[in-house]
Amino acid sequence: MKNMEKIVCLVDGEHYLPVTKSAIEILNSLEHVDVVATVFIGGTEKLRTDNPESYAKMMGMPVHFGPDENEIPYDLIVEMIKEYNADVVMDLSDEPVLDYTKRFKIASKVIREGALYRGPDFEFQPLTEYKIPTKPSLKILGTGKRIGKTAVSAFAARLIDENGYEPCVVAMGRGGPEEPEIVRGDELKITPEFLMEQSNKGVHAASDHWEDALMSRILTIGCRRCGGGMSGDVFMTNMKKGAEIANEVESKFIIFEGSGAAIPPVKTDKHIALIGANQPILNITNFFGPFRISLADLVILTMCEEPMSTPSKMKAIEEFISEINPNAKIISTVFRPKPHGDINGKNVLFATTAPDEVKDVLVSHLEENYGCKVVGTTPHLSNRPLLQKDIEKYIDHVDVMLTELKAAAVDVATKDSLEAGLEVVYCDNIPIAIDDTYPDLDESILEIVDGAIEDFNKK
Ligand SMILES: Nc1ncnc2c1ncn2[C@@H]1O[C@H](COP(=O)(O)OP(=O)(O)OP(=O)(O)O)[C@@H](O)[C@H]1O
Ligand SMILES: O=C(O)[C@@H](COP(=O)(O)O)OP(=O)(O)O
Repeated sequence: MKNMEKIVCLVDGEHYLPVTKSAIEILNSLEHVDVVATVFIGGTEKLRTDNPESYAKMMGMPVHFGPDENEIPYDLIVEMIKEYNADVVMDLSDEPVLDYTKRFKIASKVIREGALYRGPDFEFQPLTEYKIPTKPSLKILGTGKRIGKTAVSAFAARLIDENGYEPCVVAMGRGGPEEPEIVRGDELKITPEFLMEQSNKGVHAASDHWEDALMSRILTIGCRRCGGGMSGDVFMTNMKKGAEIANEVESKFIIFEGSGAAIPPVKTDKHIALIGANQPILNITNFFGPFRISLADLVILTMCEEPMSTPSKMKAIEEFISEINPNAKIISTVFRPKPHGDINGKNVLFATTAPDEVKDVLVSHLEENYGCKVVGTTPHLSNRPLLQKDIEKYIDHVDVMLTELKAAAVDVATKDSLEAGLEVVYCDNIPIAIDDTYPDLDESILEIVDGAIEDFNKK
């Protein structure tokens, strides 16, 4: 049996009113449907009256008009969802009133309200958000892969831990474990040999929860997910179970970490959204980029340097974020590598997933700050054959393999290096604000944590 659906229909003046009316009658004739109102969203070609009262009379139901008939009344659609407690917004409009961009904008707003946005050949659903946490929590979500969610999550976890909040992390990934896995980053000594043992068991020992546990030294729960929808839902994940475990472990705060552009399907008190300034601007300003931005209490813009981005692109993104979500703080950042081990005076092969174009910046940073000599680099951590070629090229000339804990870092980089008698040191990526005109990153993250605790205690 289907659940009863309260539907608000979007109608326009490009359709002859009796045609729209008969479509609504067909919809209403379904037993599980109750069309509660219509919102007029524009178009004049076949419109015989724009008087709300006579239009409503002809239609035989409430019709709502926005303030300007030439603009899509996005805010009114949101108001009507709230007023009628609608489950569905049914789009009975079309070109030229709506185009793809406008429809994605409507979709973002509708699903943000927890309603479905449906049209003749599409349906966008609100995010799945299981109400599981019995502790204050936040989630870290992003607009794509490798834009820094794990780096920021590990940074935030460390900071939150150092400030006495006793956090744990629940991370999901496409290489995560079959059953949620607790990694006691606070107790375990996560050495290259230990990770090799994990990898030899056939698990993805560079999965995000290992990276989080190693970099932040706190308890981490690793989960898996498969598939990622357009607005961030996943096809399958065991993160729900991971969240239940997080309720039980010794911690007082939970950080849920997204994977790629997929969003943890768990209701949390606050959200930190990561956006890569290197991403195509269209993916940020269009489709479900604005939806993700609208969820944020804090936005961290990453990769804010050339050649990944340009000052004008960064400015345009910042302005767009402020427009979509004026309440969210924005901090524009870059990443810099930080070895988790002493590499002073050593000859190093640096393996990373960062693009080759930033190689010189990263190498100078390592040499200037950690006293090493970077003899070779490889940007091919995600491509096993190319990585192996690069390792072969440098292996006889270096003392240390310095690698991010990602992709083939364990099963190739660590394995080959240990076999060749090299020391293996793992490398973190630290977010740094691009200048001091931005709010302080540490303070802003702690503010979000305090806000999450406050919201949780109000429930
Ligand atoms: N200065 C830099 N410029 C560009 N990229 C950088 C720089 N420093 C580090 N990186 C890259 O940024 C990426 C950050 O990856 P991270 O795993 O934190 O992202 P993610 O969003 O968590 O990805 P995933 O979806 O896999 O979980 C890495 O690929 C890293 O090599
Ligand atoms: O499987 C995971 O934990 C992550 C990271 O794996 P790496 O590619 O960094 O090893 O992948 P995701 O599916 O989140 O993109």
